[in-house]
Amino acid sequence: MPLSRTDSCVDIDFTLRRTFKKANFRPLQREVIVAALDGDDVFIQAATSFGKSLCFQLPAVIDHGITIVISPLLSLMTDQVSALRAANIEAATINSNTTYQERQRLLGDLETGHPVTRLLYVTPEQCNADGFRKHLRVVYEQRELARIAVDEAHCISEWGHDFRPTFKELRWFRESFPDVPIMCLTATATPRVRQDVLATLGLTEAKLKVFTMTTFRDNLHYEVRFKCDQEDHYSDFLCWLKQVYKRRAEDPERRSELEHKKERLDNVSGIIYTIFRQDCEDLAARLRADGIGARPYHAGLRNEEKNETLRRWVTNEKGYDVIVATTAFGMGIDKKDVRFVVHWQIPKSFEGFYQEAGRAGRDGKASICIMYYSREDRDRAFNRLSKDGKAQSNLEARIRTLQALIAYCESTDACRHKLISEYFGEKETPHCEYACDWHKDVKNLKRAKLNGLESEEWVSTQKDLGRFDYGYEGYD
Ligand SMILES: Nc1ncnc2c1ncn2[C@@H]1O[C@H](COP(=O)(O)OP(=O)(O)OP(=O)(O)O)[C@@H](O)[C@H]1O
Repeated sequence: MPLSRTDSCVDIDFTLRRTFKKANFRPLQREVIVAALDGDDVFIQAATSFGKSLCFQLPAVIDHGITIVISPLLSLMTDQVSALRAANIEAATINSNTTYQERQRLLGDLETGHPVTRLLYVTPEQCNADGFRKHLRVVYEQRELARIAVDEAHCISEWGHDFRPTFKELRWFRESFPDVPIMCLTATATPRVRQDVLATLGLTEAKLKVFTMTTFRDNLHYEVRFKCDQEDHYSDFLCWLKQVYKRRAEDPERRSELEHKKERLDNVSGIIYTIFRQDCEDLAARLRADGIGARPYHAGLRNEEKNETLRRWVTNEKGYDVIVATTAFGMGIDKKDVRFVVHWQIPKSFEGFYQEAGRAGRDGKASICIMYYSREDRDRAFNRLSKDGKAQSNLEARIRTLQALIAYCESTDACRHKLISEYFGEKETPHCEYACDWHKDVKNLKRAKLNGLESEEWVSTQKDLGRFDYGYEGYD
């Protein structure tokens, strides 16, 4: 039984200002929200930091009933729930960290059939539990199930970089509650992934509105720096960072502006992504020894230590300027002034790269995304893939995305923004204003590649001789 829908656009603007404290909608947010309130299914693909969450949060506040938000990311759920509660919205989460009492309270709320909770964030695993499904049926029968929002919807598709089998089971929602609208959100879906997500969830054209926005972020400057095993690229990075500090200090206008705002000259927030935990520790220690406020962050650290590091980094404390992290870091973190994201080695997928790089410049100000690329790291990435048990279920897709990322790194013939938008199936070429290494100096780019990368022949000889190790343990 569908809910009765509100069609008042006045409500939308009022709620945006009063509850969410935002002055205006960003382009297309209004259209998405109106489609949701009209009861349509919605697929929304938009760049990192576009403001996708508002597209289900605002309808959840206006609509009658409860919105179930499905997300694979615990930190994202916790962050969003805290922000919503701070805005006096009844939001909660049930996940593996929820206490027994809180879980019972929330299930009891559902059992009434008329929950006071407006947004309930859960994992896909939770949605597969019989008990939870039974509670949702009660809510549905009372016509109080307003909407299902599936965040990171690319996880549904075996063609996605982050396929999670439990997401496939979400088809249960359409089968059980055919008239409850579903909203899918992602920043990273190729056309193939999009089709797969829609088909898996059972969303058909009749009631579906698809919003695909460009992946282009004009304030991000993309750059690939070439390296090889023979040389340590640490000094290249350190030199670059020190130059950044120097420029801030030497520009009198900038200096007085920073002093006025009581900002440190060396407070340039950044993230460096590495593959292994040990690399995080070593690199952070090395940077600290060189006077940079760097801290490691990976899944092997105690929760208290991770939370402390995160808190201090978010509040720009001295000594916490640069986070050296594995991919465990950054999901759901909405720090606006991250000025650089560096990939110390090639990551495992194009989408992962785009998403991680996208944590830079969420305030819209110029920020830089640097990828250090070597052919030895490329081969190691393939090797890890072949040994990764989890990757086997969609190995072909994972190989393709890694190949695409390699092509991006090796390319010296096109704008980086163009390469990214093409990967995601966009037809229009983004208007890059010298915001990539190719646009800035193509000759230099070609020269750097020639000088920086080892030849294929050398790499394969070294590989045959077993000269570079293929370490695998200690991810994340
Ligand atoms: N209309 C708006 N006006 C001002 N700020 C907004 C607006 N909509 C969203 N924001 C802010 O933009 C930031 C990013 O929003 P959100 O986290 O929803 O992005 P996202 O699209 O989910 O990005 P990602 O895929 O990177 O997680 C948040 O701080 C949010 O409060």
